[in-house]
Amino acid sequence: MESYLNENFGDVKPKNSSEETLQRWRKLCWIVKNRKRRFRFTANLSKRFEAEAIRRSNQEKFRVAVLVSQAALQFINGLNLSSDYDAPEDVKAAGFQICADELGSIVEGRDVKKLKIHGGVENIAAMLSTSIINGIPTSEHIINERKRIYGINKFTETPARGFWVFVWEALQDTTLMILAICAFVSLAVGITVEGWPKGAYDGLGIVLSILLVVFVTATSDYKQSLQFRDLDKEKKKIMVQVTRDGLRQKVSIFDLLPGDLVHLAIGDQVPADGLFISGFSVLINESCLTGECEPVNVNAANPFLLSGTKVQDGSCKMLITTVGMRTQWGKLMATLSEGGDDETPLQVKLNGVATIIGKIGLYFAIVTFAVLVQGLFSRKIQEGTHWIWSGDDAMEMLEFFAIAVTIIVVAVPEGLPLAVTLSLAFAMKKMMKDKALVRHLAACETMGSSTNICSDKTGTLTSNHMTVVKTCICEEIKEVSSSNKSYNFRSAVPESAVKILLQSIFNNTGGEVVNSKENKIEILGTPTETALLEFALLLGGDFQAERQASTIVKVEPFNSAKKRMGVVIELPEGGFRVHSKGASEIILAACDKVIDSNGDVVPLDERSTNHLKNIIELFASEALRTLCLAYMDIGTEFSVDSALPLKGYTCIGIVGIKDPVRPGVKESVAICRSAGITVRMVTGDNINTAKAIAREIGILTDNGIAIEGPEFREKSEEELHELIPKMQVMARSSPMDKHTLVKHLRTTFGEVVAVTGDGTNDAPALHEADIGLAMGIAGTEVAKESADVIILDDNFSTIVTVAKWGRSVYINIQKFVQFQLTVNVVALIVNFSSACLTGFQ
Ligand SMILES: Nc1ncnc2c1ncn2[C@@H]1O[C@H](COP(=O)(O)OP(=O)(O)OP(=O)(O)O)[C@@H](O)[C@H]1O
Ligand SMILES: [Ca+2]
Repeated sequence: MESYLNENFGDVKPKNSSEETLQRWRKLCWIVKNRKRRFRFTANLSKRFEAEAIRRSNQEKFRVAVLVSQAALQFINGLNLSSDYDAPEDVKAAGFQICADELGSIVEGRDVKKLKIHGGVENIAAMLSTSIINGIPTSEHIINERKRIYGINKFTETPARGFWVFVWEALQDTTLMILAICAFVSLAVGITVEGWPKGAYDGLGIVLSILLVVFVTATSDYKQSLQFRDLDKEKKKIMVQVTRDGLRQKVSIFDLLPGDLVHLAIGDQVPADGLFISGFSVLINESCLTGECEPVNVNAANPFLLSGTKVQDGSCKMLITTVGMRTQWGKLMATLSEGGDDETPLQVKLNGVATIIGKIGLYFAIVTFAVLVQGLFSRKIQEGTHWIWSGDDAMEMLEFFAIAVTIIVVAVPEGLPLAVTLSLAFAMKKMMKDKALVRHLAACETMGSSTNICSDKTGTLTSNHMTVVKTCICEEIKEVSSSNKSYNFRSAVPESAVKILLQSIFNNTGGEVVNSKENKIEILGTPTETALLEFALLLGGDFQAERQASTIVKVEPFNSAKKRMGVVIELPEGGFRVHSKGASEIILAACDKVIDSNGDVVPLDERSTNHLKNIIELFASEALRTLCLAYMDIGTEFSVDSALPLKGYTCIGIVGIKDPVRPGVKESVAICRSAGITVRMVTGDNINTAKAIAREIGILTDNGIAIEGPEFREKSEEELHELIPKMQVMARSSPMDKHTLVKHLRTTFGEVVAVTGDGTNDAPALHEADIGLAMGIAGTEVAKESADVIILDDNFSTIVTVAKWGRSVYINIQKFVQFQLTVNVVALIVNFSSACLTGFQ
């Protein structure tokens, strides 16, 4: 049986199985009493086909639109275009100058010409009565008008199916239908031959059992469907940063309206169709909409942002123009709204078992029927009445038939595959309570057998509450704490150095200091950025003033591959300056000057280089994340298209950021170890920082190895084979290193690997892993989408809980299979032998 299963049902993987495989195995399960029920909660393959077709047509449509636009652009350049567009009356009455269809056609058609006719992004914002600085006003009346004219950002979903639909579906079961016919005939014949009520007993018995089966089935299916709906809703909860009334706030994507200003950063999903206002190095991945992997550059020349696409790099501000079902994404989502999941390997195997037993049952049923009929015949031949057939004989034949059908009913374990779904769904619900959102059913199953966890450090093992605790500015180490007031710090550091430090922190940042709704100062951005901004505010810096003093001309946002970010600013006194910050070794290596204790810029000699390197090491060994800040004046010539210089910087200083270990992580790591799960740390941070933390929580042991990404990359296959089992920490890793490690663990070592991650850079590893775990709070949309489970509280301990539930699912299913098979086999034997015995009388 095992080999048969492996041969026919073995190639369905927990993740990323091909459509063909899925289709093939579904065809293999031909003994299916009720198809709808057996394949409930599994993906609707034909819907996926439809979605794929939409994607292909999108790709073609967008390609044509771009070509047409380009051609048109050449044509219109230089021409003075005037608009003869006039908005419908109701739109005008509501205070807007453009209707939803017109907006849709601009963005979706990538119609540069129309955009130009309407006076560009700014004018469109005005027509939508919004401002590209302050966003829409939030008075209730205006919001409601907006909703009325342009619709809301929700997709039509198939309405929830009621209980009676499930009853109807449960009734459409081949065997139940045959039984129903039997019941009917039995009732009719019984009552005519034996009269009411004696003749009706048999028939009523059958009817009763049919009803019982139908209602039990329908109830459990109905409850499941409600649960899946709830989970689905949970999955779709996404918040985005918008500016309304001049204030930054977080808004659910469902509440977005045309005219809203949305701030997007790397890893975000574009929440609705719209236009680019401002931003830098924006690369958009449109593959979910078009299937095309190559990312597109979005900028003022190509300002179209389409709903559902992902920000692969950079950050920007966008103006929402089209929402909900008017977008292509809305149409795609509506197609897939009743998607369901791929089958899990266990489900597939159990379907296989069910099919085999079904075949055996069918065989037995036929034999039983044959034996019984033969018995009747031989009896009649003995009596010599084989030419005379009475109603009684027909009744007897019918009874034989019912027995045969009963054998199929008891023998085919239709509940078996469904039991997997039910117990997985149960585990899913429990996990949800424990702060783990399971995106794919199969994940619960896989997590139970995982033997390795590759965890990132920041946010998972540590608390992600970062604060600058130590600095080394002007070659002097200083402790920072909120009680240690700014003048204390500032008195010890030359004013010129503080000035440039503040300029660097406030300009060279992915974060922002904004006024929130309650008119409080709020710091936005990643925890690292927030820590730096907080530090600068503590020093008495003023974000807005600093931003107004100089103009930012170019930004190279942070990403994990480069491990640095940079900006070019135009100074108030003229000339350009580059600010760069990032992983301290990398930035320090790019410096050849340093600000000394007098505030003067001096060349970086060997002594000071070593001094700074020691400081980095010192900070790192105290488990601090270190960042180096540097700047460079580049004269008066700078073009936006040229890249930032890589070398020749002046080091401003080094900051040490504390990110304490999460409580309970140490215990969880110990639990994993005792359960036979190896935990590894894969981080982008400095090796010494990583080692210090790994040691603290018990990941790094005395004979374990810690290695840096660049070194790991150089290793040959054999060396890796030696190294990987002992490797416990990988620091300064690039996204690809993580992916390579996971791949090796899975293929060479045959391990079942769970990977945690939060950034866009983790997506490849999350996808490659047997089970990807993304962080719910710190995680980007891209990471979440590639993951199988979302850890809602970002806590490593929750991962252990997931593993526990995974294991219990396995045990539950095992027990159920044992029980079910025993019941089936016994029922089969009893039914068959009793039938034969009575038949041979
Ligand atoms: N916003 C930023 N600007 C400049 N440099 C940064 C920024 N954020 C992090 N860094 C630097 O880049 C390094 C690596 O960051 P990366 O994002 O790759 O790792 P991480 O995801 O934070 O760590 P982990 O993998 O443990 O979660 C950090 O150690 C830090 O020195
Ligand atoms: Ca990370």
